[in-house]
Amino acid sequence: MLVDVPKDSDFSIHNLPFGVFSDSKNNNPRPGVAIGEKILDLGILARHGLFEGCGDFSADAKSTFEQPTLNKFMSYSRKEWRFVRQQLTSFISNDQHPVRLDMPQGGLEALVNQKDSKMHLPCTIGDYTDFYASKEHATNVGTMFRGKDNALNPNWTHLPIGYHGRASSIVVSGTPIKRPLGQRVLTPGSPPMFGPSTKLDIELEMAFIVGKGNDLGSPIDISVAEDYIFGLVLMNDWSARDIQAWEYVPLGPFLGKNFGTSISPWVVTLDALEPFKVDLPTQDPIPMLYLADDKKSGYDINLSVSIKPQNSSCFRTISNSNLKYLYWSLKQQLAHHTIGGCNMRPGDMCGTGTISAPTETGFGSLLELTWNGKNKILVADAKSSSDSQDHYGYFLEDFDTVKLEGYCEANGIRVGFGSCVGQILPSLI
Ligand SMILES: O=C(O)/C=C/C(=O)CC(=O)CC(=O)O
Ligand SMILES: [Ca+2]
Ligand SMILES: [Mg+2]
Repeated sequence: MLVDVPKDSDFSIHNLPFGVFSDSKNNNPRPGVAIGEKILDLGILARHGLFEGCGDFSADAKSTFEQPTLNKFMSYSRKEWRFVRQQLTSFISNDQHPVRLDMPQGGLEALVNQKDSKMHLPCTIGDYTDFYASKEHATNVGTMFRGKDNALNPNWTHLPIGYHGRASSIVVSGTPIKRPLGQRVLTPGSPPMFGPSTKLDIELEMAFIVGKGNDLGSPIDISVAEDYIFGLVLMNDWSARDIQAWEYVPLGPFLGKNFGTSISPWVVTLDALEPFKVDLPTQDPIPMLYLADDKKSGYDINLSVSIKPQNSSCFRTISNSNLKYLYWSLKQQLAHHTIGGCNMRPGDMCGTGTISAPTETGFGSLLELTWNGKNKILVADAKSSSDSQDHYGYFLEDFDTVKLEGYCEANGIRVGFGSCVGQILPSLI
């Protein structure tokens, strides 16, 4: 059987990301793997014996892939994650266009069209943490709020700063986001007023999803931290800057960031990302021993943000960044998170923090792109808008749709994340 994988597909045979989908033939959410414009139904493949020969996992594969989430599969180790990917590659030919699938007997029913499917959250996310690991972002935000000389707090270069986020409001790409209500100060020095956020923003982030967990009191050593990370997704940490600015002292983000966090549906494994590893930025001072990481612990992942206002016919790119700019590695974030003994569980998620590039064309939030509402940015030009004039903006307007995209490319190999999309709906009042 031949499957045409478009040359620019994010889901090449080198990727094989895991997700949870349903379709009109079977509306039960179930695990699958994306290939080109198709999905391989892992439950059906397990029933056809594709995952035999991997110890205890083989006997458990059918029930693992009959679950409505990937948590059970994530709770296995990297050995089993690798085994499943290897089994899939063994029946997918190496000629890229089109790809030949040597389906097991009766396995054709395992092939589903992505366009006929609905994607769900890949796992139950029990806990969610968001880091602040981009030096460029932290410096920009610090400069705006504390001035150039005090931009970075003294702790920033010693440890990956983070806050505990809200897991219940994490949603899969495509879910609309309602503009939040809350307290905010509309003019500096005046009392707070209640109403819809007037500074609704995006944050361009990636997030890693924990696979195997650790026991309470047993930190994850940085040298084995990769074995605990199942994979990565794109993440938009929607942020109400006006609510955040009023509430955040002294305990940090709360309602300004808990009304919705969007993620892309396909989890790209660290194995698929291995060819795209690059050096981390120079870390000065040298991190403490429990944070000492290999230099080559960054990833070259191209990231972009685009916006489509209500009257526009197409998306306009407003930022191009890259995960390689991140100062603290994913491993350092996980080692730090657990060093005091905190236990991580399969499906827990950690956002990287906003990923800003060194130049302003790659800033990861409207807060930075507009320098806190001082400079308008072009969000739709006259050609693409029914308003027949250029449309500039500061923060998000009702019915704006935001799309994050990410991909790696090297030596003719492309591994992508698809997209993370969300549309802003008006507030309740
Ligand atoms: O208080 C500040 O300086 C900023 C806090 C944040 O924006 C928190 C956050 O979401 C971090 C990030 O995305 O990098
Ligand atoms: Ca964030
Ligand atoms: Mg959020």
